[in-house]
Amino acid sequence: MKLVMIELAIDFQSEPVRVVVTGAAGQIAYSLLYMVAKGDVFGPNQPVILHLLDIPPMMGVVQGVVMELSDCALPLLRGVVPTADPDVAFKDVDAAFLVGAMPRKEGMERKDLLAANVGIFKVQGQAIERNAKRTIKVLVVGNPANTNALVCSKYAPSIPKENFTAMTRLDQNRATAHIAERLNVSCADVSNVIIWGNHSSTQFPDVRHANATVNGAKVSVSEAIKDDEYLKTQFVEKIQKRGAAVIAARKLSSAMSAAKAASDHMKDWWQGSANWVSMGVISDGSYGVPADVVFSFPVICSDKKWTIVQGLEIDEYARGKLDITAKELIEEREEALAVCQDSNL
Ligand SMILES: NC(=O)c1ccc[n+]([C@@H]2O[C@H](COP(=O)([O-])OP(=O)(O)OC[C@H]3O[C@@H](n4cnc5c(N)ncnc54)[C@H](O)[C@@H]3O)[C@@H](O)[C@H]2O)c1
Ligand SMILES: O=C(O)C[C@H](O)C(=O)O
Repeated sequence: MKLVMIELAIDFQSEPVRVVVTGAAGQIAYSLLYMVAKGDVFGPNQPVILHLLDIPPMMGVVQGVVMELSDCALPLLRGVVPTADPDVAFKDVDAAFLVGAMPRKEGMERKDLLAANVGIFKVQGQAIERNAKRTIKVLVVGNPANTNALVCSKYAPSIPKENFTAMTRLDQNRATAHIAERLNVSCADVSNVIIWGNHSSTQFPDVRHANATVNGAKVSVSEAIKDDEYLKTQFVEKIQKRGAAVIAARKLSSAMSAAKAASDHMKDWWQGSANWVSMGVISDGSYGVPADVVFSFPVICSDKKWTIVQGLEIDEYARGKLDITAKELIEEREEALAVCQDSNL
């Protein structure tokens, strides 16, 4: 008992980590800030200082969020820095959730947001380059997330490209929950579901290597579901279109589930992942994916680093799916870089 008390006392003396959340007045941030401030992401004994970035007209709303964070009386929250200045927001930060961007409306594809949002990630990449710790871990949530992460990294050339990631964890969580519901088991009983490629309707949700524990026995998902045709068609489409289905129902894009996914992604990166998780990361050419795109791969995280899971079989069906989503990412990259060069931001 005495030993535990000493250990806790040491942990509470840890230096706070500085964490920036952009789009701090928006709907995803409203759920995410609470998760970060109460210890879900960086650990139950790790103090945090939150930097909240939004645009000048939203500073009144941000003040309200600051009041509510204070009123939560969270022991790990050691400071809040609300600002509309990217140089202040990114000063000495250890981790960044880049959420602030326009969400799509019904009938739009996420890439339709490219022209409106890509400039935000250019400016924030430049601010990261000037101000952040070289070890900063960046998670891009704002859409189109993969291409925004690539742009952000290009404008922060002194920071390793591996430190910029895009969120496909929401797709992974959706796919995992869907399989768990179908098998009538807990989400915790389903592992190694993979999302390949872009966070878009070309993504490839892949359960060919996934496992489930059913009635106490670990089996492959395809063995448990016994309907490969369904897993290759309806299931894939359902996950690809889930974001649009939420928008059609809520008239707003997903927020609670997006915040939970952002928390899961950064937690696994920071603290290590037990199983494979999917993250949009800079392609090194693995699985025949072209380099210089941010592509979602299965990864394992440890020591605050991700490593792409190697050696998985890519059959003809999977090859076709990977190639479609890679092609879209190349097209997005070309369009985004042209927008950045044209803009005077
Ligand atoms: N990758 C994913 O899985 C995923 C999931 C859900 C939503 N999203 C995306 O996340 C983004 C945010 O969604 P939301 O629902 O929170 O939107 P929202 O409209 O509720 O909030 C966005 C916030 O960003 C702010 N903002 C705009 N420009 C900014 C800038 N330059 N700097 C800082 N803040 C800025 C806005 O003022 C607003 O407060 C959207 O692009 C949405 O499509 C991604
Ligand atoms: O679908 C959207 O535009 C929002 C988000 O990317 C989602 O997947 O829910």
